[in-house]
Amino acid sequence: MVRYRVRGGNALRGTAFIQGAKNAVLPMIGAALLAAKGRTVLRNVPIIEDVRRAVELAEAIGAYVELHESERTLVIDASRVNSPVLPAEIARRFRGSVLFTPALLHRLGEAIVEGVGGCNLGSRNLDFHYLGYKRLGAIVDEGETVIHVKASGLTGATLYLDTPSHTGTENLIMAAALAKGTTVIENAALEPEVLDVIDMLTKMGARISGGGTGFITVEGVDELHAVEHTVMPDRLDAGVFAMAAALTGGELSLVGTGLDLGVVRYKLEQMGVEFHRQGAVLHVRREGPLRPINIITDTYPGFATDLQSPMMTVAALAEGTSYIHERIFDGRFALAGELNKMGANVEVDGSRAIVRGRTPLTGTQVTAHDLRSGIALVLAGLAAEGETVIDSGYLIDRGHAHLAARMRALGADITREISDH
Ligand SMILES: CC(=O)N[C@H]1[C@@H](OP(=O)(O)OP(=O)(O)OC[C@H]2O[C@@H](n3ccc(=O)[nH]c3=O)[C@H](O)[C@@H]2O)O[C@H](CO)[C@@H](O)[C@@H]1O
Ligand SMILES: C=C(OP(=O)(O)O)C(=O)O
Repeated sequence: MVRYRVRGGNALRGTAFIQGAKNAVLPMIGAALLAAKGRTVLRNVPIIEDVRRAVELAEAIGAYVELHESERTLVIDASRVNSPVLPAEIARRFRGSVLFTPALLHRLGEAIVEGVGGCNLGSRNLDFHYLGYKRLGAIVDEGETVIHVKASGLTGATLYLDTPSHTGTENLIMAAALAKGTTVIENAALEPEVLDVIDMLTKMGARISGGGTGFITVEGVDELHAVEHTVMPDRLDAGVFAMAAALTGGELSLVGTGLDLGVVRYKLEQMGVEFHRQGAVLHVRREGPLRPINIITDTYPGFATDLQSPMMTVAALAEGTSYIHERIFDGRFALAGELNKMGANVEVDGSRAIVRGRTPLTGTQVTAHDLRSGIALVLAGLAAEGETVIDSGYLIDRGHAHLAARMRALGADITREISDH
C-alpha cells in the first residue's frame, strides 16, 4: 500500500520539471507494437505506474521492452509479438490497455481483451471503439468479461464517434493506418496528445490528415516502421504544479518544452493567478486572494475533466462560491466528500458541484478514489493545517512521476511511504 503524507503550510518555490504526458505515451506504446520490424525509441517517458503496466502488458504479448528509467527512455521491439491475449491481471489495472487492440488485430488477426481498467469515474464505455472495428471489417464478440475481436485484414470505411472519444480516436486511427483503402473518422478528438500520436504514426509511415479538425482521413499503408519519438509534456502535470503555486502563495517556473496550459491558464488567471512566459519557461505565482470561478468541463479545447478535481481544491480556497459542471464523466465528484472531511464546503447535485470558499482546511486521513482526486488531495494537503494522509497513493503514482521528490525539491513537506496495510 502506497501512502502520501503531506504537512501543509509551505509555499512552493523554484523550478518544476514537467513530465512527459501519460495520455500520449500510452497510445505511443500501442503504436510501437504496430511495427513488425526494428526497435522503437520513446523519449521523455514519464516513469509512472501506468507505463510500468504497459511495459508488462507489451511483454505479456511477446514484445521485448527496455525501460531505462533514469534516461526516461523506452525501447520497444515488437517483432516477436505472438500472443493475442491481454491478460486480466495486467489489463484491468490501467485504461491504456485498450490501446493495444489495433496492433494485435494487425499483427495476429485477433485480440482477446480480458479486461480494461482505468480510473473509476462512472460509465466508461468502449462502444465507439468496437463499432469502429466492426465497420472496418472486424468481428467483435462481446462476452461477459472477455471481448474477442477478430479480423483477417481491415478495410477502410467512414466512421463516426457520437462524442470525440480520446482513446477511441487513437484506436480507430491505428486500426485504419494499416487497413486497405481510405478511412474517414468524423467527430474525432482534438486533444494535443492525439495530435502527438498522429505525429509519431506519420513518422512511422502512416498517411493521416485532418488531425485537430475533427475530421481525420487515414489512407492505409502496407507497413509501419519503428521510429524515435519524444513524448510531449503532460499538461495535466503542469496544471497541477501551477495550482500548487497558486494555492500555497508560491512562485514556480514550469519547464517543459512547448508547454501550453490553454483554458486552465485562463481560468487560473480569472482567479488571480499570474502567468508570465519567458521563452520556453512559464512562470506562475499568486500574491493576492484567490477569486471564485465557474468551470464547465469539455473535450479539448474546453476545460479538461482530468483537472476538474484539482481545480475543486483550488476553488475551496477561493474567497466566495465557485460552480463546477462536469460534462464528461458521470461519476467524477468522489473528491467532494474527502475535501469536506478536511473542512471544505462542497455540495454535489448530479453533474454539478457548488464549492463555498474560503474554508480553512485541516489535515486528516483521506482516500484517493482515482488518480485526479488523489492529486487534488495532495494539493489540499499542501494548503491545510497539520498532516494529511492520503491512501491509496498507487492511484497518484499511476499518473505522476516521482511526485514527492519533485514537490520536496520545491519546498513541500511531503513523503511517500510504503506500508503493509
Ligand atoms: C488513457 C487516456 O487517454 N485517458 C484519458 C481519456 O480516457 P478515455 O479515452 O477513456 O475517455 P473518452 O474520451 O473515451 O471518454 C469520454 C466520454 O465518452 C464516453 N464514451 C467513450 C468511448 C466510447 O466508446 N463510448 C462512450 O460513451 C465515456 O463513457 C465518457 O463519458 O480521455 C478522458 C477524457 O478526456 C481522460 O479523462 C482520460 O485521462
Ligand atoms: C481518467 C484518467 O486516466 P485513465 O483514462 O487512464 O483512467 C486520468 O488520467 O485522469
